[in-house]
Amino acid sequence: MTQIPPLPARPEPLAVDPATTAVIVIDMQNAYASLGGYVDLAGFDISGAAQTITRIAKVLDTARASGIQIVYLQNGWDPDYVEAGGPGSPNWHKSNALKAMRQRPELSGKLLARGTWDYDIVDALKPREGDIRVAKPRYSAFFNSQLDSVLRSRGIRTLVFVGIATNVCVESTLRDGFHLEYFGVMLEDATHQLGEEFIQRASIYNIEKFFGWVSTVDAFCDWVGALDASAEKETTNAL
Ligand SMILES: C/C(=C/NC(N)=O)C(=O)O
Repeated sequence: MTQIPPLPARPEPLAVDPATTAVIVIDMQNAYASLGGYVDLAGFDISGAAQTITRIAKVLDTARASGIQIVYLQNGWDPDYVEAGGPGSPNWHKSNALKAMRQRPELSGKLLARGTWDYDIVDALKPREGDIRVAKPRYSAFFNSQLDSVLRSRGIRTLVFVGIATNVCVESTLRDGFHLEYFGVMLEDATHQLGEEFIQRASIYNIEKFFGWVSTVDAFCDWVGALDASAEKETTNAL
């Protein structure tokens, strides 16, 4: 029987079974990762997004090749923004997308609405057959979404996080996952923050210290590669 080596991570290596693991891709939509998308229009620096996309592509290629489930989250609302909530919702007050549309009426209907370019996943990371897509209407992917049921029904216990933004939807979802008894691992170089660089370090500190584990793209891909190699060796020996 193949012994599964632990995934290299901080603060310590983590026992992970690839059969009960999913890669969780948070909001890799034009809104968050493309020039002309919502966060760019709202004045955030998204120059780091291109590198994040490349690294996520490597993680997804590796995961798909070895049969690890991929779950894409997509943030946004219906075209009439009913799901975004009205003035009675903190989301109406805090969402920079909703604020930008109120301040600049020419953007109205264009940001984070299903069916728009802004809502779409970036071209370089389009979901493939076998990947699962889940819509989310708030920062945490566990709120008012199908995520928990999609994961539980497949026996998923470990969530490997990539995506944007580290300090908003990635961290919110990893924290809620912790409270729902999921083991959360964030690949630090396949995520990107909204705000200054110290924000990324703050999230990494929080996750490493309190809510989960932190690893890297290379460590994850090498770990998957080693698993595949040892499974292959075992099959050859059994012949
Ligand atoms: C600020 C923001 C972050 N979203 C995310 N995907 O982290 C938003 O959706 O407004």
